[in-house]
Amino acid sequence: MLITVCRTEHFNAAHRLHNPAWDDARNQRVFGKCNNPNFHGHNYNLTVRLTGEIDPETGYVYDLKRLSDLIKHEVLDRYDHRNLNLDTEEFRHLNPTAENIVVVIWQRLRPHLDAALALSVTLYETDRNFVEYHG
Ligand SMILES: Nc1nc2c(c(=O)[nH]1)N=C([C@H](O)[C@H](O)COP(=O)(O)OP(=O)(O)OP(=O)(O)O)CN2
Ligand SMILES: [Zn+2]
Repeated sequence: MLITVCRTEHFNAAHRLHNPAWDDARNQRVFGKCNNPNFHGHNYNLTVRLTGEIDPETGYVYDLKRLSDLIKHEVLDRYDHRNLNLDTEEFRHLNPTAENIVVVIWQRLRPHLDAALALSVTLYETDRNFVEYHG
């Protein structure tokens, strides 16, 4: 019997969507206001889901306190109140779109979790824009 346990967190971060291989006009055409050279911010909401069997001894699929601590260490401590383009190595040369951010977060979490657990991550960039990555 497979059960999914979920933890939601949030962080605030600034970013700019930009492709350095393109000229300003093309960047503006493709990314619009998200290409603002002075950056802009989002209140990101993040849901991490782990799917697996219930451990008969603990009754847990995964301790949600441990999951909270893992997300804090791997995601919030790195990205909360940061400028993703300027303050992080990951996005110095990778456009910090919601798609790229959710993949980076998934890749940061995956090595810390037992292979028997399926991991999926949902990232809300705004109330209406969100992306999902299941690995
Ligand atoms: N495929 C993607 N498209 C867009 C991304 C993205 O990461 N992946 N990002 C953006 C902007 O960064 C930002 O999310 C746009 O915000 P906004 O247009 O203000 O969206 P809202 O939901 O807040 O506002 P609406 O009025 O509902 O559009 C753009 N595209
Ligand atoms: Zn944005």
